[in-house]
Amino acid sequence: MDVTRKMQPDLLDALLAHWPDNLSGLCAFELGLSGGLDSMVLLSLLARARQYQPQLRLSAVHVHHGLNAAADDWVLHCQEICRQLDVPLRVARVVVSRAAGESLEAQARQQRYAVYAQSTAEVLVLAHHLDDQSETVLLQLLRGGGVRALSGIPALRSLEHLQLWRPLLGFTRQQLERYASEQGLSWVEDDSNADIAYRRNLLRHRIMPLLQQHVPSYRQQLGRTAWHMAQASQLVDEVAAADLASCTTGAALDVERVLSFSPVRQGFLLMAWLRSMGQSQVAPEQLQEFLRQLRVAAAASQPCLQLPELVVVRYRQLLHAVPVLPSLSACALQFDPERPVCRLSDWGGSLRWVRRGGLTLQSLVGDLQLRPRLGGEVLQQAVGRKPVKKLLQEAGIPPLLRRQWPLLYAADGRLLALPGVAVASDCFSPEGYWPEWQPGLEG
Ligand SMILES: Nc1ncnc2c1ncn2[C@@H]1O[C@H](COP(=O)(O)OP(=O)(O)OP(=O)(O)O)[C@@H](O)[C@H]1O
Repeated sequence: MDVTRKMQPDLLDALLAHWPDNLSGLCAFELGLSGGLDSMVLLSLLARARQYQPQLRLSAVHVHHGLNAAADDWVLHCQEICRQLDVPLRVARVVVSRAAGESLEAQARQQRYAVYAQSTAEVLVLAHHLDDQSETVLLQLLRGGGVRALSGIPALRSLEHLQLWRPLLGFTRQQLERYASEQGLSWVEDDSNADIAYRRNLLRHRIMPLLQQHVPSYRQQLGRTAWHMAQASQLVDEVAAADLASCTTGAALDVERVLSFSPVRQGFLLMAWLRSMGQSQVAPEQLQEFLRQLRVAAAASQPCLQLPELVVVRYRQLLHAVPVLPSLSACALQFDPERPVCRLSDWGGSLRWVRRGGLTLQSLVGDLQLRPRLGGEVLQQAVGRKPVKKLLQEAGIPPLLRRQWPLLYAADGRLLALPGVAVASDCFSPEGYWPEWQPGLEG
């Protein structure tokens, strides 16, 4: 008698029993269907789950990458099975081209997630399982990953407007195979999964079988490690977010406050700040060296952390993130009190209108312009006309940022304001609108 077969938990029962509370009330589910074993099993399970969850509206999406000679057959297979199960299927064709420094696999993955993000469903479901999880943890270990990377694949996370759910993470590939054979499912095989030039395939075909022989429960153990790391990672994130909030002044960080924390917390809070601006690829050594310089350098010196998209500099008692901008050109804008925030990516920042004393409505009529500094500009102040350069200096704007600070011009060409710093005194009203300039990249 095959005992293991008897011990196999019913996958459908388990799926229904572990339906996340966070998804209650959500009805529209779209499954990422590759046509392979894993997602075919999940398609079958979710299609059957409709019987017990009548509110469930299930659809599927197949991304045709055009990379495999059999890709058209995979589409046909997905279409046929979805037709049989009465599951609407959308097929999205993408063009994967090798971008500099990126593998075809990474490109395909990026394109796939872009297609997922266009889903009109509420929940996007993917069929990663415990073998994927244990491979991911091992791969990250071999890359020297930190707690976040070693957390592996999350069962639930958000992706734009969607919830991304992976309900099979607790099941091994073998369990899925057994279910597929019990249910008489058919699926396609991707022959690129056999290519051991990819490190994941090398682990899967050469290393994992050895582990299986000597530590048969390695999947569960690595899955536990992922869980422990996810806990630690969440704790780190919570502490870093609180530390960061206590150091933030406007768009900058108070250096003294940052340095009041232990070096470990300094590193995590700085990473949290950079991540909030979309900069997650920072070498730990580079970050540590920057922090060391901050700690030892005299207050007047200006240590800086140079990243591809931004530079972090200390100026006086603040840390500023200065976006690296190729070149600046004038940009037209309209004042609209209904849309008080205007994101200007070319300028590396956002313009925000705050009604707290500022420019009169008359001065804001018509096409306004943001222009880069050319040098020699002056702005009317109560004490007379003041050089823009001096106003920026007095406001404590670091030299690097001064060069790319926007100037706001009226429709008639008059200089109206240095957003966030000063407005023309002859256009000022206590009921007027203050233009706030928030430099920095968006996360
Ligand atoms: N071509 C595809 N179209 C739609 N969904 C897909 C496609 N390929 C993979 N998926 C979905 O993603 C899951 C994981 O697939 P796979 O393991 O090949 O991706 P991965 O690249 O390793 O994972 P990740 O998406 O996390 O990078 C599949 O089980 C399936 O749900």
